[in-house]
Amino acid sequence: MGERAGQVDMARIDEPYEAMPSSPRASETGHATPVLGPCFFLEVTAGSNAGVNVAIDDGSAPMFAGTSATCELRVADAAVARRHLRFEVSNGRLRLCELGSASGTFVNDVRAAEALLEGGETIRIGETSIAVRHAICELASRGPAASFGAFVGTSVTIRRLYPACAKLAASRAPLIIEGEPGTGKESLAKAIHHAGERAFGPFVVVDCTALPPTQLALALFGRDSRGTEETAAVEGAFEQARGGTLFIDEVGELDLGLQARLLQGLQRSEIRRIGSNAWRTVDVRIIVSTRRDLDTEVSESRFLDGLFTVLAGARLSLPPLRERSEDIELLARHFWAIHTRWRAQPFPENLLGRWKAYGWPGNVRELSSTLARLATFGEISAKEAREVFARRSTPPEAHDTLDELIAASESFADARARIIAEFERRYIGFLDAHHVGERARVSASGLSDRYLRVLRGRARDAVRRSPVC
Ligand SMILES: Nc1ncnc2c1ncn2[C@@H]1O[C@H](COP(=O)(O)OP(=O)(O)OP(=O)(O)O)[C@@H](O)[C@H]1O
Repeated sequence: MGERAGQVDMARIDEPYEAMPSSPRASETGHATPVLGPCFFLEVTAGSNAGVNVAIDDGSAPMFAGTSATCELRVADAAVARRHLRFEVSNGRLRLCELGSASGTFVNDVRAAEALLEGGETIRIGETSIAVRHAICELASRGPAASFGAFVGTSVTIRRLYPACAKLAASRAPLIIEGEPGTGKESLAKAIHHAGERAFGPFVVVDCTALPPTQLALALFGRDSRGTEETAAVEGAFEQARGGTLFIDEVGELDLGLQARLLQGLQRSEIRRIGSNAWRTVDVRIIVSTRRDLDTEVSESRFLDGLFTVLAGARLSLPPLRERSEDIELLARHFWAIHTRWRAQPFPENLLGRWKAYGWPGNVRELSSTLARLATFGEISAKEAREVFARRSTPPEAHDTLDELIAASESFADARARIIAEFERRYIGFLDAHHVGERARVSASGLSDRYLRVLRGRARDAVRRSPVC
């Protein structure tokens, strides 16, 4: 998939989608015959929501209990956290995980942060009691799908997402995709966009960590002409994405002022360009991603509750690659085919064992670049790998670095992301080496201290050892 420049080069717009030949839609790959399996019912038996009940089975996405409107089991209880508990069915048992709350969670009156339940237990959170019942029933989904559009993954956790993705593709509901960097949030957003009726519209990306706050407003909302060439009218991403999807990457980095403006736009389906009082109707589907825990951001007043509620029409969470090693081989073969341009180049089977054991801190992005390097340079020794790829403390000639980064990238967007990441890492290194104290660095760089912290976090993420050999 390529990219074309919009009027605002701060937002990215993808070309119309070309489906991959081996990419069935999840909705096309499910079993026709019902599959029976373990299923759990959770029923509130005491508290102000007594009588409410929900079901969860082995084919369901994880389910949440708490006071937030986005929880499947929602309770009105002052002693319960917004997202208090997470449930999922694993190996025939119901796994419960407390997500952090002062009041705690009690299973059969014993405090528990994590528990594997079999049915028959009573969970207490705050003043609310929940009975757990076990049954055998028809499972929601047991499809053998290996991908959802171009989004590849066959592990149980990923396949569980596909039915929800198919439903989300058919709707206009806003969506939050959560996950560590490189887990595939943008790829999944794109796959959902391409599987729905907006597929023929644009997919526009605004990365909230790639721009200083002042430019983000311009990138999102555009600007009216102020009469000079330098201040010509600019169409923002909201307008560029008309009829399609606007993907806001790292929405948690938006400052509160922009969050309020975004909320207003979403509630009214109208936006105002910077410097204009005229409202313009917008027709976009919004998907946002975040590596931050937005529940925590809301409870610590860094993210607007109202915006969170509007965005969290649905939430999907992508686990890190280290928690779904079943996906590594499939993804590795997928990237190998792409990076070798489908040439009949033998897949490096001998490295699979090492890859499965490796922790992949950079997640799927790191796996993809590892395969790209191997496809370009072949297998190399650890020493060579360090010399070629880990030349990160001594800046090599600029064109060498760019060539390497480009060669290791799958697409223009990927290449640009890598180059920006490398630039940011070096810029932070330079700033830290030449200016003592955060105030001096803020003043020298012209960046806000908040944005500097974002860049520093990204720079830390970028310094990782390559498992190419
Ligand atoms: N499941 C997947 N199937 C195919 N490609 C994937 C998948 N997950 C990630 N990728 C590839 O890995 C790279 C990083 O993915 P992506 O940009 O979607 O991650 P992200 O979570 O949005 O990252 P960030 O948080 O840094 O923005 C891209 O090249 C993408 O094509």
